[in-house]
Amino acid sequence: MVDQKKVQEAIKLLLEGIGEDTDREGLKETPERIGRMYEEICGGMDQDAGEHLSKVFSVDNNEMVLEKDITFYSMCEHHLMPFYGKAHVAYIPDGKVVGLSKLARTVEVYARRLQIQERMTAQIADDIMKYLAPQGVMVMLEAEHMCMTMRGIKKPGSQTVTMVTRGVFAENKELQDRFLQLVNR
Ligand SMILES: Nc1nc2c(ncn2[C@@H]2O[C@H](COP(=O)(O)OP(=O)(O)OP(=O)(O)O)[C@@H](O)[C@H]2O)c(=O)[nH]1
Ligand SMILES: [Zn+2]
Repeated sequence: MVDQKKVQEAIKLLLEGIGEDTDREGLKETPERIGRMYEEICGGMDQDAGEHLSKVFSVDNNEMVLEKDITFYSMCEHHLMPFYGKAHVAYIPDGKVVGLSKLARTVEVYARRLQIQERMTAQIADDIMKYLAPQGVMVMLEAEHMCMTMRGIKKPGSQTVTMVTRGVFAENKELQDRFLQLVNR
C-alpha cells in the first residue's frame, strides 16, 4: 500500500526543490496525481504471483509453451525512470499448465514496482518454477531504459536483453536455441 501522505509531501518538496511554484494551477494537484499514479505503477508490490500461478490444469502433452511479446512497463530503481519493452516466457510442462493470461499476469506483478531488469527476469522464472513445477523455464526481457536514453549516456534505441534459464532449459542448448528461434520468428 502506498502511503499517500508521505508520497504527496515528498512530491511537494521535490517540486519546491527544483524551484517550482507548487501553488500554480498546473502543479496544485500534482502531488495527489503522483500519489494515485504510484498506486498503479507500484501495484505489483501488494500482489503475489502465486495467486495467478496456482490455478493449474492437467495435460498429457508436455511440449513447450511460449507466450511472447508481452508488453510491460516498469520503473528503474536507480533513477525512478521507466524501462519498458517485451517479455517472452516459455516453459516445458510436467503434466500441468496454467492459463495463458497467468504468464502475462506474473510479468505484471514483477513489472509494477521499482526494479532492475535482471531481478525482474529471475523473479518471473523462479515463480513459474515454484508454483507450476515444470521441467524447465526460460524468460527473456528486451527493454529500453529511459535513464539510458533521456539522460546520462543518452543512447536512444539501445535495448537491454536479459535471459534466465531454469531446469532443462539451463542444461540444454538446443532448447535455448528453439526458444530464441520462436521469439525471433
Ligand atoms: N544492471 C542494471 N543496471 C541498471 C538498470 N537500470 C539502470 N541501471 C544502471 O544503473 C547504473 C547506476 O549507476 P550510477 O553510477 O550509480 O548512477 P549514474 O551516475 O546516474 O549513472 P549513469 O547512468 O552512467 O549516469 C547506471 O549504469 C544505469 O544504467 C537495470 O535494470 N540493470
Ligand atoms: Zn536507471
